[in-house]
Amino acid sequence: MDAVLAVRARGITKCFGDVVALDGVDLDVTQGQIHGLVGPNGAGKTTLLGLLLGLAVADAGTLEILGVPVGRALSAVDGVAGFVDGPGLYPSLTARQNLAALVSLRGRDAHTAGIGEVLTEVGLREVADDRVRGFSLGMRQRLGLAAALLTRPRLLVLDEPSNGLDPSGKRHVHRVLNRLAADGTSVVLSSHRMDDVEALCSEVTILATGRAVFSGPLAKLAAENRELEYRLLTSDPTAARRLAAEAEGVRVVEDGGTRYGDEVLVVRALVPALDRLVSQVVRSEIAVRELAPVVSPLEAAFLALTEQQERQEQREQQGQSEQQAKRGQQEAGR
Ligand SMILES: Nc1ncnc2c1ncn2[C@@H]1O[C@H](COP(=O)(O)OP(=O)(O)OP(=O)(O)O)[C@@H](O)[C@H]1O
Repeated sequence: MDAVLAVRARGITKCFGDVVALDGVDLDVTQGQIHGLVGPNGAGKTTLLGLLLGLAVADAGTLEILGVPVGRALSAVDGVAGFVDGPGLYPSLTARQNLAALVSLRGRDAHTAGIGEVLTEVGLREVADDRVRGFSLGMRQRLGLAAALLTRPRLLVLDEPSNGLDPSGKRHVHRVLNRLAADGTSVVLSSHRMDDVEALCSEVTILATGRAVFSGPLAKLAAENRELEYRLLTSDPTAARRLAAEAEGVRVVEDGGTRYGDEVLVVRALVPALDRLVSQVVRSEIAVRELAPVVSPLEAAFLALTEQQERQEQREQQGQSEQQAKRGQQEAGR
């Protein structure tokens, strides 16, 4: 149902000289969806967000934002707001003056929200008349969000919005984003915090060296995932351990006890094998008190990806060193 897509990107490619920052990326973001972009450093997240904000244009591919095809000229589509690489703020002005400056730059129209209203919304009302110079990173992030909210965007694009936020600031920002999404605003955000992405986003795109290696609902990622480690707390740890050791497709993680204490059993398994083990434990009249993945499916996918990338880089480095050594030998032999 393309009509409701806030973002429709197909085969987006963006290069900076020899560096391929994005390599044929597809992205669909529906109306009212909070979509997370995750990936290791240099994966292309900021580049993609910059394209959505009209700060750069793609070299190839098609991009539609809020139903508007994005051309080759640098310009933001109406109804889009946000920031990449931190919000641009004037340190010598107060929070309120910063927002007033933005309003006078853009011109007030019927859609502009009130300055006091957005400052309250992001929890900065008390410090509205303090200079931004003295603001913490988390306060600047919140002011950046307030600046984006001024235009009542239909697509909000945020690069690492939780950077520097303490737990209460984070809760506050999550509430704001959830409320916006409930009202129909689409949000695309990048984050290195998997817990944040899991708490906020219904869909996620995982980027690795410019390619989208997964895009879809978090639940699908969990279902597709490889074996995960699970912590299992039962009423009889010794018997549960014995059952786990005998169960097909289940491996007892031997250093689990070191991490969590002997009461907790850590097993590694795919979901069907885990299900069989839990059923067996319960049939043996052992109560299951707690069952949780040691790391979430998203974090596991992210870690696996990072490890894969590191192995690839090691192989490439090794290949280069071998070639250099070969060339050295050839030159010495001449
Ligand atoms: N303006 C630019 N000029 C040259 N190279 C760039 C530019 N912007 C990005 N790159 C390169 O493009 C690739 C993707 O960068 P990008 O900043 O989009 O990644 P990222 O996923 O946001 O990384 P991080 O998590 O570190 O912020 C990197 O190799 C980066 O060095």
